Amino acid sequence: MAARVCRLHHVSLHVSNAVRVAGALASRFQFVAVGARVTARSRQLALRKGSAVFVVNERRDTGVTWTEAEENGQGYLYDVRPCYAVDSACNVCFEVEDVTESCARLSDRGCDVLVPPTEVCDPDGGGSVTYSVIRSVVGNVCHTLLDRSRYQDQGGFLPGFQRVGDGTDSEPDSRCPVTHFDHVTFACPRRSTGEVMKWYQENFGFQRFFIGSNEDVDEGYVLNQDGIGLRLTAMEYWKCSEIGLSIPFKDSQTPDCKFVIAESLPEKGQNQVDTFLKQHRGPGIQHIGLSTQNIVSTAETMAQAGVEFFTPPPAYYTEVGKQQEILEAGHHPKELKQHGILLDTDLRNHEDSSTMPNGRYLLQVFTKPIFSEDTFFLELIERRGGHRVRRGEHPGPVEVCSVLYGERVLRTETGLRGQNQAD
Ligand SMILES: O=C(O)C(=O)Cc1ccc(O)cc1
Repeated sequence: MAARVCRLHHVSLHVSNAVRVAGALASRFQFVAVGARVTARSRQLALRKGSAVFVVNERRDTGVTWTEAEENGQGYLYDVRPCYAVDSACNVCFEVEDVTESCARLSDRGCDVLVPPTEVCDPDGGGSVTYSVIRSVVGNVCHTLLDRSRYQDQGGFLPGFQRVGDGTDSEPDSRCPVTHFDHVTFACPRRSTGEVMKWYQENFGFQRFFIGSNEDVDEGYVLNQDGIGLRLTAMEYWKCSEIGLSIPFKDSQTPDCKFVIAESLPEKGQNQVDTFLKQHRGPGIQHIGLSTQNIVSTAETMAQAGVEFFTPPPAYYTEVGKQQEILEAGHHPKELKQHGILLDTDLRNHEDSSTMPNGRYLLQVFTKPIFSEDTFFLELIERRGGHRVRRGEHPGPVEVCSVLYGERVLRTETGLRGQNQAD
């Protein structure tokens, strides 16, 4: 039986300079520092924006040798020391109802338990949390499982972290309304998607999420043209009710952060997934989508603060079909162009591509890599028009290619559909 994931709690980055990376998240991406834990061995800094939380971890080189216990978990609270050669986003922490039971189930299923269930008490009497750490099937990725139902959060992070600031990151930030993590994308080697899907389905109960209406069950969503060769396969899970973790109110459950598996297709030349695998020295988390309620003002604010975004070729915004789509969606091509924002409508579900079918579309813009290697980056994403959707209804990550893979790619939805059918 799978362990039931309730929601994503935070994502951990392991870096050589935590102050620099946390500083960039704060000053450029407008995250707010909420907690810190500094010991002789490690520095751990937690930053939040909406419900999106990053923990930036650094092994401190203070000449102190780590004991085996520290290497295996105690050195980093809520995590393990990943022993990785380059900076990496490598732990997605999930809240679960019962860490001990989840861990036992996963262990029975043959998963590697890196940290057994461990309780951390709040010295200030706020209760306690329990966590354990499991190794994922993807590269250096781990999952911390966390039960914080016995912890009275006073606006800080988790027990063991000092509160930073006054915890008032909840103030609405109208210029930069990032609300949560939208998706986590893994870069994986060719033909490994099946194994990764299976692992998450069997161990965490994830379900397949179809990106496009014409997506093949086995092949995934294939982008195979003009030098782009990408296979995307997405998975989702259902978030527990906000009212109480253990209440299985189906109607009140909503999909939480999605997971996308990206692999490159053979003979298409080096693309971003290949670059990631090489520079990261193996599979892992390639990017994370931050959901915003206003991508234009978020991108503008972040750009002014120093975030660098990829920009598509200028012709993207003047191509007749795309220009019309942008206008129909109520945006200005000039404004989207200014920030490198892409528009992806849901047209491929409809025969008549001259109209916006159901008003559902997404806007996205990608940052340049945030570590010194060409590896991990962030994405801003704004979903418009209706709820997050089920099979075949999701506006897929299509336009991404023109930004990420070169100047030539300006194709129509029809072209994409034809291409997919040809596959
Ligand atoms: O569009 C998205 O957000 C995706 O997750 C798809 C994707 C996958 C791999 C890339 O190198 C770029 C984009």
